[in-house]
Amino acid sequence: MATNHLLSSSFLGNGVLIYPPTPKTTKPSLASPRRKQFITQSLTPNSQNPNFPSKSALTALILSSTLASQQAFAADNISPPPQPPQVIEAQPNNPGLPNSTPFSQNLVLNAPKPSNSDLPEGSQWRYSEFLNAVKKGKVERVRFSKDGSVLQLTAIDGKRASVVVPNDPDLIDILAMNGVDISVSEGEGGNGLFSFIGNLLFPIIAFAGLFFLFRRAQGGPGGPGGLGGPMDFGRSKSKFQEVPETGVTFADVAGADQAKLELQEVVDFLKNPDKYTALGAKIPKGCLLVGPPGTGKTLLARAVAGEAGVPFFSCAASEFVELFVGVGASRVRDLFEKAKSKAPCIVFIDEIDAVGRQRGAGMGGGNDEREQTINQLLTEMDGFSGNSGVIVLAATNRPDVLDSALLRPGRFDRQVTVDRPDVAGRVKILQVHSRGKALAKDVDFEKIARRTPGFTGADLQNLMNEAAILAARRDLKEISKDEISDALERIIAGPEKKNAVVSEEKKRLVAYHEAGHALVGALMPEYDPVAKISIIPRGQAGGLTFFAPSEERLESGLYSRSYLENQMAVALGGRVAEEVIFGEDNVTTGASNDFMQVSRVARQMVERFGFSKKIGQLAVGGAGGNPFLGQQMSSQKDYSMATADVVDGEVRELVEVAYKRAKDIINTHIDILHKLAQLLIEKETVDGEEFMSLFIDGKAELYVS
Ligand SMILES: Nc1ncnc2c1ncn2[C@@H]1O[C@H](COP(=O)(O)OP(=O)(O)OP(=O)(O)O)[C@@H](O)[C@H]1O
Ligand SMILES: [Zn+2]
Repeated sequence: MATNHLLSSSFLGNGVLIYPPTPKTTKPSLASPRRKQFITQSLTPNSQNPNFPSKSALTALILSSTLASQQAFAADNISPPPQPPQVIEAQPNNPGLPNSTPFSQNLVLNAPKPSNSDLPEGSQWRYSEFLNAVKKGKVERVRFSKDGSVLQLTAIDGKRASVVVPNDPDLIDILAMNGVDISVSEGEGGNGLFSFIGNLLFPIIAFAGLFFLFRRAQGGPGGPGGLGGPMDFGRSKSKFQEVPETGVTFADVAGADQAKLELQEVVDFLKNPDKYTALGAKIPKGCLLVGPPGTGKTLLARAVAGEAGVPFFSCAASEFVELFVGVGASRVRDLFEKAKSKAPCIVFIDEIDAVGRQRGAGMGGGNDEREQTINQLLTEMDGFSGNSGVIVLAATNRPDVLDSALLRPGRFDRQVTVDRPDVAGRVKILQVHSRGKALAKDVDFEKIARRTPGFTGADLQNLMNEAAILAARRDLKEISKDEISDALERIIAGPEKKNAVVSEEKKRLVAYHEAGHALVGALMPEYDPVAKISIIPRGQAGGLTFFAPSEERLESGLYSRSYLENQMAVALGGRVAEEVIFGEDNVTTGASNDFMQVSRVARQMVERFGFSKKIGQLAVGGAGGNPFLGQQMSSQKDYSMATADVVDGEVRELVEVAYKRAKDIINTHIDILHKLAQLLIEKETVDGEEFMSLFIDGKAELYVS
């Protein structure tokens, strides 16, 4: 009976919790990616491989991305969460498309935008063609090579090309006149470049400056944000946007209640500055919005302006910094000049870390241009008298790298954290982004929210959009739960390869393998519920089993010893099922990735989490580095050979115990394994509920709640 094992494991697990290493500066919740659907998957092997077992020559089964476990241990990993794929691929089995043209839709979707026919063809333009295009206003940006001999251009239709540049003293002039954005390829030295551009440029900067003043004095449309003619420097040089009324309110920002509460104060001040100044209260000047990309920082800033009914000036800090020393500072000056004339108002600076990094930290003594820009920003903020009515909101996801001068009182002395939404927040965001979309009655936001831990507002918006696209492709009038579900899986695991040819034999193998993972998972106490099992190949995987980790587990980031033991057994379930059904001689190499996961977990338990009695509460070996970023576990061992032997022994033991538990469960509930595998072969996907109903029909006891 499996019961003994199950009981003993939860006994062992009592009170044992893992504390992930605390990240030095950033909050773990901000730093660690939370896209933690736990997926087990099977890999399609290279069938050319002669070493492949012939019996099941087409199959390799791999549990390749136990993301949940990876993240659990990798709280100090600050790499950004994977971006949901943006590319829309053809669904080859779109009922609306004839089978014979499976790729036609792909071609249409990926076809380049219609190009500007009067631009030269090809990726190499002649200099004269290039000048022509510039003069017609068709070139948006150019980037010079370091020595200035070649440039890469981006045309307004997004087309790119390169141009060999002769020694033309008028070039920069012409570019500047036509509002082309100029930059220079990054690289160390840059001396050659600098003298090149420097020589050409100095007179022009002076000219541009004068020109500006002239336009200002005339009150012409060339001012920042205005739309001028081809001679309009303001438009290209002062890269900020001015929106008189954003029309966004806090109601448009779903969730983020704490952030809204804190920002309400800013709104109040903008509405009634006198109330505050009469009491001698210090008015906030700057407020930093801190949070991962896509969590709605920009949206919140717009909402503050909208709520207060004041104009909104915005720019990305990276746009301040250009090639020429002094340009950034003058852009900052421009921005604030304009803002002050429209006060009260909000100035929003996105990605402030682009200019606001600790100064003097760059190579070769820092970056003059950035320093000047940031100094100018500080000067502007210091220069506000208490009630000038300009409030600066800045966004960053790296508060830790910011120059401390920015954070001093009277500058960005307030921080508002904008974190990834929790379940309730996600439900609200889904509601916001389904406005104006036709939804079927079966769509349950609560359920979707449960399946999307770690998703930001932007991710959820993308999800709803992908679902709408799927519904359109399927010629539906409404988006149903199936489209949302498919869009979600597509975002997490890549698109399904529904038309991949899979032999019956392979299908059977994958079905039993995945059923093994699912069955062991379902019968482990305290393990995540199975959300879905699929044997449709997807990405690299031949099949997938999705588990839905609980919100609490994701929030706390704490994993108990028994959870990890269960996880190892679940990962081994695939191979065990193969073994039990097809015999030990016929198991495939497909579980190799499952094994990698298992050994990682086991090794971590022994080396880092103090879960081994023989090693004790020590961290041994490989303490540094992140084993989940592709590096091998513990590159440097800082312990003796004797300890290494003990570690290896302990690791092996953990794995053996997990293997036995998996085998016990599968042997005891083999009837369910058969049923599930049968169902998978028939339907290819089985959802959690349907899977659970197998238990009710059968005699198996269910140990999960
Ligand atoms: N809480 C939310 N409610 C509704 N929509 C949201 C929310 N958070 C994000 N979004 C959606 O995601 C989109 C992107 O958000 P936004 O640009 O404000 O994020 P951000 O935090 O500023 O990201 P970045 O740092 O990448 O600029 C918004 O246009 C909005 O539609
Ligand atoms: Zn597997």
